[in-house]
Amino acid sequence: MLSDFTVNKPSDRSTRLTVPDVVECHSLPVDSRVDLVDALARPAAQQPTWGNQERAREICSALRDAPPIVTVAEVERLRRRLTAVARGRAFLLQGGDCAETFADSTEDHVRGNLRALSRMAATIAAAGGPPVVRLGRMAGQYAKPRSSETDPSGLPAYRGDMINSLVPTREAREHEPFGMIRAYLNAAAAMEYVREEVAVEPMPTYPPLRYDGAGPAASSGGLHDRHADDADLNMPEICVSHEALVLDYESAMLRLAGAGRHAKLYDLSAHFLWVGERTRQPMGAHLAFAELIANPIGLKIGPGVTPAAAAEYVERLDPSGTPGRLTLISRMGHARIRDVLPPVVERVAATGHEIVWQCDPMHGNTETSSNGYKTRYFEHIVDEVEGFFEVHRALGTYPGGLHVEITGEDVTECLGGSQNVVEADLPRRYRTACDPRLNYRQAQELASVVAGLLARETVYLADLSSGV
Ligand SMILES: O=C[C@H](O)[C@H](O)COP(=O)(O)O
Ligand SMILES: C=C(OP(=O)(O)O)C(=O)O
Repeated sequence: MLSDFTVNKPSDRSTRLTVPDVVECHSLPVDSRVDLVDALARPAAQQPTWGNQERAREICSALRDAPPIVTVAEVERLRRRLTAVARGRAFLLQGGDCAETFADSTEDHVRGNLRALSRMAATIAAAGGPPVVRLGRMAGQYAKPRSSETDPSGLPAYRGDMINSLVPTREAREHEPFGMIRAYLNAAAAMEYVREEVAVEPMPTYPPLRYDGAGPAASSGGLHDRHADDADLNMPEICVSHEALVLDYESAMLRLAGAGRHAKLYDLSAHFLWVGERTRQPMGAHLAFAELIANPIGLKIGPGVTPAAAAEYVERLDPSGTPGRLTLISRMGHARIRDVLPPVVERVAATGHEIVWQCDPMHGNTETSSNGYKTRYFEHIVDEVEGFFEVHRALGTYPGGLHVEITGEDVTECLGGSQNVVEADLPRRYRTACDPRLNYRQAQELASVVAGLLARETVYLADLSSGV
């Protein structure tokens, strides 16, 4: 029972759970059990080292019996929407905090982020773009991979509220398994709130914002090839996603659905899970875990990925050729995308798999300001998005999505945009727990840029299909 747990002081033991600890209690069929044991036995990067392993074991056991955060029916609806995205009939907009915190697990904050995302979607749709599939980076984004084990003061790095605390003391930075319970409860509450909000305000129709004169292009209405099975696109629903990072937590959220040969394993901590740039080692546990689950999944690919490696990921993560099963999230950096992405896209296209191509223009464009803040320039973010569209236009592939770190608040974390946030503004409202997010205004300006690019894209795709 979840209510049995309270925060404990960590003991001196320090390791992640053993494979039998994790797999035990799952009443899985033999095949799935063997696969899960094999996946979790592989080396896993970026894992917590729980101070109190006995407690971590008890917590995972309780989570295995807890109600899931999302339902299989919701996951399957998202999968069908992503089929439409993979086939160029919809656009995937994914966004939210870099790192959600328990302190910000408030009605105001979740509503603000939801509205920022929905308004971006409305800006794109209202400008004649395709239907937009909204996917929150929320209700579970509580764990972070880090570049360094320690922060600049020498303390263990903050790894997200699921693992430790931002408070800069050695004790607060211990890895505390109770964070998994808090993450579960906060995610469940946020997900419930998302469902209620969407029911109340299905699809806000805000007028599009204009940015620097590069406003949305004229409507190309009627150009989309709408299929009967795209019906799910019109259903007001926002699904949620996070990085599948902490394998103790993610494997505790596995649930088996269906019977016999049709049984499938879902990770019901979120609708969509992704594997990060730092944990995509081909022989590693994260990739093997992603292979096992039936959810639609994402994979971050940075500038170090080779075309052959990208094709291999696609064959492994989409073995049955299910359109939309896999989203490749490129995060190359604005200066490199035009060189690095084309051979990757060409090689993947040659596999024939119908994947979603999504652009994360945030993670390849992080830098440190002269006054010491981790930041990103809005113009670099825009440039990477433009490069992404250029590459796909040149190759005849569909630039299907955008993945961004945003908030509904008026923070000063990224530089530039029409508010002209400058370095001296950064200390004023720098609130992120990890990476800098676009504020509400910057997010809408980016949506306006994307709307303009997409409107041209849909005309282009229509020209292709009509043989013009
Ligand atoms: O969000 C992504 C990563 O967790 C983040 O960029 C890592 O940041 P760091 O390089 O400061 O550890
Ligand atoms: C860690 C993240 O990104 P990446 O794996 O691309 O660095 C993230 O999106 O939170």
